[in-house]
Amino acid sequence: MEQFWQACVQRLEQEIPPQQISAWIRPLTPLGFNEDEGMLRIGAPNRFKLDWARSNFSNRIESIAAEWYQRPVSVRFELDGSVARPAPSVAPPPVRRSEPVQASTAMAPAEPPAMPAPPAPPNTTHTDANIVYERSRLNADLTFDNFVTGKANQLARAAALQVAENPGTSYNPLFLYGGVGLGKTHLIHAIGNSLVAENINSRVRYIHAEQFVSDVVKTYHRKSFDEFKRYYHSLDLLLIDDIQFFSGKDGTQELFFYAFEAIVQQRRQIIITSDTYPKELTGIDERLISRFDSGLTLAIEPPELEMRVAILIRKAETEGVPLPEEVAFFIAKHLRSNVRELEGALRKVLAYARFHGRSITVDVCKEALKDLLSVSNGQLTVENIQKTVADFYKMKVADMYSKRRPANIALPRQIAMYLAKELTQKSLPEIGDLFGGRDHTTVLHAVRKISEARLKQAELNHNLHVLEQTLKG
Ligand SMILES: Nc1ncnc2c1ncn2[C@@H]1O[C@H](COP(=O)(O)OP(=O)(O)OP(=O)(O)O)[C@@H](O)[C@H]1O
Repeated sequence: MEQFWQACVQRLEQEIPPQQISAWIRPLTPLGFNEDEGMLRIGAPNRFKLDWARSNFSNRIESIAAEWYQRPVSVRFELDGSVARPAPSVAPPPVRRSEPVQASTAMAPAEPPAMPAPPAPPNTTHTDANIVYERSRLNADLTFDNFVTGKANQLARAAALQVAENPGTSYNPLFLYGGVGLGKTHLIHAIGNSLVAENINSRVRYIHAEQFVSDVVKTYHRKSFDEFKRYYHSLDLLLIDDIQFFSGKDGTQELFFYAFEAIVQQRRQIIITSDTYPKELTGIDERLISRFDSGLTLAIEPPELEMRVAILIRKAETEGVPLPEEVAFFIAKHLRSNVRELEGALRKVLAYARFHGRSITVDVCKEALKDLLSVSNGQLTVENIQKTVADFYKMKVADMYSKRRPANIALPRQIAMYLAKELTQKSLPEIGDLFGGRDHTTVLHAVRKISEARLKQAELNHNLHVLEQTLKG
């Protein structure tokens, strides 16, 4: 057991930053391995570390153990005997959803976070963990450990890890952008969770931009500017999601600007997500846009096939269900646009199989996803067309919905609109919406222009063939 544990720690050292090893792995102790049950018992010095280790490292430790013992292994974390005390069963920290919290329940400046956090007692308790999650609004389930990496997000993840290790000093702000359901929110929660794991007293706050707007409205209403300032200006890490919601909200932008300046000047960290890159944001003050651009801006792209498969297998594993590879491939091949869509499809398949008492096969999958697959008509989505055309013409996916009009962007965008009309069931207005809210006449113009041009231009026609083949798979 000791030998296994040493080998396991060595493996983890190659994968996890040193700070995380000393904060989370070193305090764990191997307690025993039950041969009959294939159960590995690991001790943690307190409940906070126990919860953390369980939600962040159990999968990884289980797979290292399975390799070592040459059999499936499950890990059980227990309070280490030396500090154990009678306690109720361990529930995971409360799950904070990424959606904005209702305005009426979450007026940040009026809440305890405005006060400096008390120092943590030597043995941090489960209640402390609860308080941390309450006040930071972090979702403890969204971690680096369960964030699957692929080409589409590797840069963003690397930057996020870097920022988690050196907040306030590496990239400030870190600005992550990309389409819906691609993991932006997940990644910024992972940074927050990692910081809190490092230091339970860190003042971290996750907030959706809409919620921030509502905080500002209340601040104006109550004239509680000092309180607002005391809270936001003193955060160690501010995670602000979907900043495009600030568009046209001048009062919000003004207060945010001062908070931004204060946090960055004190070398604390700001992380922002958006559906597009800074220069493309509309209705946002120029000085804010230039601030957003002054750190590091990175895109998260739609996941490629292998990554989609890995995500499905991983998500099924967390549900405790082994997903046959051919089923994962089937789903991944047919649903290509984003991770949220994949999760939804997987949930459907698992529920369908459970309900009908059947094992998970490609046939079951076809039945369970019948509606989804027929709606997507050959499984092509506009998002997928946008991504494929953007890759082909080496431009940013975000420019598919942007207002920019240089020819090297406008033509591929028109090509994508044309393909969307040709290859999906979407109407012109629907396609317009998916291209950044454009009018249906713009789409019609693009469709006509490209149909005519391909008859006359051999190169364009060839490129369209290549794109059509790629998309139809
Ligand atoms: N690389 C990934 N590995 C594992 N899960 C992922 C990954 N990317 C996204 N997810 C999951 O997909 C779902 C959607 O992700 P998330 O909410 O972070 O997307 P988003 O980019 O913030 O989208 P939106 O702009 O709509 O808020 C979440 O459940 C998230 O955990």
